[in-house]
Amino acid sequence: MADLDRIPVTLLTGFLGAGKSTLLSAILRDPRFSDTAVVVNEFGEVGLDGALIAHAPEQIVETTTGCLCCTVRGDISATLLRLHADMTEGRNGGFARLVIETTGLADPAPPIQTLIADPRLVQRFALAGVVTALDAVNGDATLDRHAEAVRQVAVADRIVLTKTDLARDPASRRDVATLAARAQGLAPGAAVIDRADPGFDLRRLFDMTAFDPAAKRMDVRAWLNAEALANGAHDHAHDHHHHHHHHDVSRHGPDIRAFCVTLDAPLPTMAFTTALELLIANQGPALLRVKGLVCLAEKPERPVVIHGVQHVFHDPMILDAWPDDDRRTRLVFITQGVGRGPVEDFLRAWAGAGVAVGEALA
Ligand SMILES: Nc1nc2c(ncn2[C@@H]2O[C@H](COP(=O)(O)OP(=O)(O)OP(=O)(O)O)[C@@H](O)[C@H]2O)c(=O)[nH]1
Repeated sequence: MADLDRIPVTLLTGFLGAGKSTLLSAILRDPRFSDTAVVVNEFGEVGLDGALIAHAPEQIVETTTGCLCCTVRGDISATLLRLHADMTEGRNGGFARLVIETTGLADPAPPIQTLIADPRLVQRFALAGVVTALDAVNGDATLDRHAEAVRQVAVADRIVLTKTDLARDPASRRDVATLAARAQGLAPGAAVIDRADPGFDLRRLFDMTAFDPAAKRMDVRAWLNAEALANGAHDHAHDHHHHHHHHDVSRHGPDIRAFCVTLDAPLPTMAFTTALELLIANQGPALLRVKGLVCLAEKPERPVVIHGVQHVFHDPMILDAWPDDDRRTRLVFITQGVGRGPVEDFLRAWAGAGVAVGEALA
């Protein structure tokens, strides 16, 4: 099939909270890329991204659920084939390109291997390139600690340094330059682009034509090859329907967990912010990522989106309306070394106390 007929695919990766969804939202808002379909891979139980990525009703934003560690191959193939069939049979408005956002802990090798080797996909889609978001605030520490983050950078064709707007003083600027050099060392062929650069242009994320494993560093080629060899065995190890599968624990630490805490009653702002601050002070590095939609008692009709990335809490964002019918507070946690129990008990205790105080004062 001529390349012209194949839909270019961009794989968007980057560690937890690096700014992948923020970039995706910018792409979907930009009229030059409005004909972009998006597939977001979320952690099984705890999807929120689909609800948080703003897009026009005619734009295609699909979420697939994968496990925490890996993008489940079968799921990606099935979703892409279905989108393509829907397009050719006129069930969706069509799309000129596709972006797949991986989970922040994903090893990028499995989805790359799927996209370049699954014969049914290769007929219809062409992997154009890999874009990796790298957080200028947390990036260095993340690369030190998480092998997945190193792989995500090493495989990139474009590395977008995000949050550089937060690095204003000279020392932070130097740190950004050092991080950029480190990223370039990991991916010598990649273009390193600063998100906050006035000349930043989203077109740079799409001006690639074909992902080329041969152009990557030798170790990258080696693990892409290893992935190809492991392919069959890996697929058999997964049992998607029953959600148990054997993890290859080398892909991520076995002590990483994702869970969602849901709180029914609207929360007084003070009680909520204090609870969150105390949780961060206590659990610190164990909280890799916290994100959520919060129903505050003072403004229950306008949910607040919160984002914590390691020790950094980003400015909360107030939405005009709830994205769906569920009006409860939903907090997604990705943790290392701490389970659901203590986090949930702590939050429930605070939420309960806050609501009781609110009622007593009313
Ligand atoms: N100041 C600033 N904040 C950013 C930038 N990019 C992302 N953020 C913030 O960082 C937080 C996380 O961003 P997301 O886009 O949700 O990150 P993500 O990589 O999709 O997160 P996961 O899907 O959980 O891995 C949000 O609060 C964003 O507003 C940036 O360039 N500058």
